[in-house]
Amino acid sequence: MDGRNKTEFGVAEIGADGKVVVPDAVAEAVRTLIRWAGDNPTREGLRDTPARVARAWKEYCAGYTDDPAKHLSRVFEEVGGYDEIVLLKDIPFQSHCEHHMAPIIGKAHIAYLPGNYVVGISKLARVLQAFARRLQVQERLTAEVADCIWNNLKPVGVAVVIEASHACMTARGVRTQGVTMVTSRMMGVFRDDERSRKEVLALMGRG
Ligand SMILES: Nc1nc2c(ncn2[C@@H]2O[C@H](COP(=O)(O)OP(=O)(O)OP(=O)(O)O)[C@@H](O)[C@H]2O)c(=O)[nH]1
Ligand SMILES: [Zn+2]
Repeated sequence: MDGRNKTEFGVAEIGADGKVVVPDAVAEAVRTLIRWAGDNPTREGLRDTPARVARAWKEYCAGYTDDPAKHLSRVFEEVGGYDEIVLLKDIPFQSHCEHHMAPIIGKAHIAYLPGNYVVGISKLARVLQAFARRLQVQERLTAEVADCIWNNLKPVGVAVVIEASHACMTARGVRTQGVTMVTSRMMGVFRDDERSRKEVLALMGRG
């Protein structure tokens, strides 16, 4: 753990209604933000909004309580002699940028060349979600996903490519629609061997 999930709030409590209990300080922070935005947090339509926003943020940031490595703890050793690239392509995800807390929406392509182990394929998407559901920059998200697979699965190669649009660039600020940020992290053979890198990028449709 890197300390980013260590806050004074601890583990969220669940109330009798089955919903996350929202601490007063958090609701008050949202009311302050509403006032700052120019509206009145006590008017009818906004009365329940602070609690909704607080719970929504707990959900957007559920990755802080999700250990990514845990998803790679169940591996399979016997895969019928399969020794080619395994690729999970076009995995949709949503994250939030740590600069503006605005949505980052995109898709990831995650590939690895197995060493002795393979994992259930859904686990690659679970690792992505565990890191994406935090405050992020795209570069770190890409690196964290790749490093997690590299360290836990001990494969021969890992390649992660993420393409995403940032609401902080589309909905505000420079307001450029349709721009995509592309980041990648290549490890092992995908970094060192030109042919392997070309092959994996071609499989990802980015060759
Ligand atoms: N490298 C990188 N930059 C990001 C990411 N998400 C947002 N940003 C950028 O973070 C930068 C923050 O720049 P600042 O100048 O401090 O903030 P700002 O005044 O709101 O900047 P503008 O967005 O240009 O209005 C902006 O250029 C954003 O586009 C990301 O995942 N990776
Ligand atoms: Zn941003």
